[in-house]
Amino acid sequence: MNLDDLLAALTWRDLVDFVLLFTIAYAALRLLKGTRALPALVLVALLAAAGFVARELDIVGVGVLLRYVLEYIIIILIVVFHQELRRLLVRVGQRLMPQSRREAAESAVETLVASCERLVKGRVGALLILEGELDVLEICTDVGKPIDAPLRAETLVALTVPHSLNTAHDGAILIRDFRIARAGVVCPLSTRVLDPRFGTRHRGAIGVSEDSDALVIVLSEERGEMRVVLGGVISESLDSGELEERIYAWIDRPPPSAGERGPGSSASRADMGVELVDAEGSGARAQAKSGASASPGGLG
Ligand SMILES: Nc1ncnc2c1ncn2[C@@H]1O[C@H](COP(=O)(O)OP(=O)(O)OP(=O)(O)O)[C@@H](O)[C@H]1O
Repeated sequence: MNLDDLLAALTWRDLVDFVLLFTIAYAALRLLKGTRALPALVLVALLAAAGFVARELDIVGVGVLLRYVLEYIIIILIVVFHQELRRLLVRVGQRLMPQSRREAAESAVETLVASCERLVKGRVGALLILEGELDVLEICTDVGKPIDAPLRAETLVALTVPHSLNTAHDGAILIRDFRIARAGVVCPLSTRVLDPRFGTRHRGAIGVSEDSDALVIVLSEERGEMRVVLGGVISESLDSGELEERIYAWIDRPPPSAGERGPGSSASRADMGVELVDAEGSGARAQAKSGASASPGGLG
């Protein structure tokens, strides 16, 4: 059959079929971009293609083997990537219902700001990681303990108050899809030269944000200050209104462009009011967009 015959045999159903398959594959790849599930999906696609070729060429043994491998691999992938699948479904739901996403975001921001105010007033230090598109656990030294609870001020306070019986208070709290996902997460420490006012909590906040697109809220126990860190840049001390603004700016950031990995793009950093200017050989200099100075996360 030549190309002309093939085109002549095409019906409108084939076209609809092709367009739908293409759209589904494109949407799935966009949603999985930057997650650890994508390489696994590519592997499955390659195995499926190899199985198809083996069957077409009548290579029976390999064809049967690949069929069995694929059957089991799909079950294994569902178990291994159940978190990613859950997030994928949540995101699809949020994209289909922007209004419900907005309401969830507003309620989450209100809870976060109220919790931070309470903690700072009580001089309780905390590190809250708001996960973006990239899986921060891949870069954390210790993934902590699973919590999987709704975002509530009472829960956040209970998890952060230092007490010998509260084993989760040491480390960071991971907030994923507006839920408390984990506690006791240990962030990678930034290796940059930092202002001596900042100890390991702030170093961890900067470290985790250097290699992810997460927004990190850091509450200082010592000074009772609230700051945010994005793309390795730590803000100045914020009041509640400013904290709220920064979180909204981060939530409303544009999606990362193709191939972009790691810290929030310059666009998203600018959106939250902080931009990063590389200084010659001396790390980075941070400035608040509004003119207020951001603390130099990487200044030596
Ligand atoms: N890498 C890390 N990841 C997550 N949490 C951390 C990390 N390092 C330290 N912490 C948390 O920070 C707490 C206090 O650390 P430290 O006093 O050195 O930080 P700091 O930056 O000076 O903060 P603060 O101003 O609140 O004292 C630790 O008890 C621990 O709960």
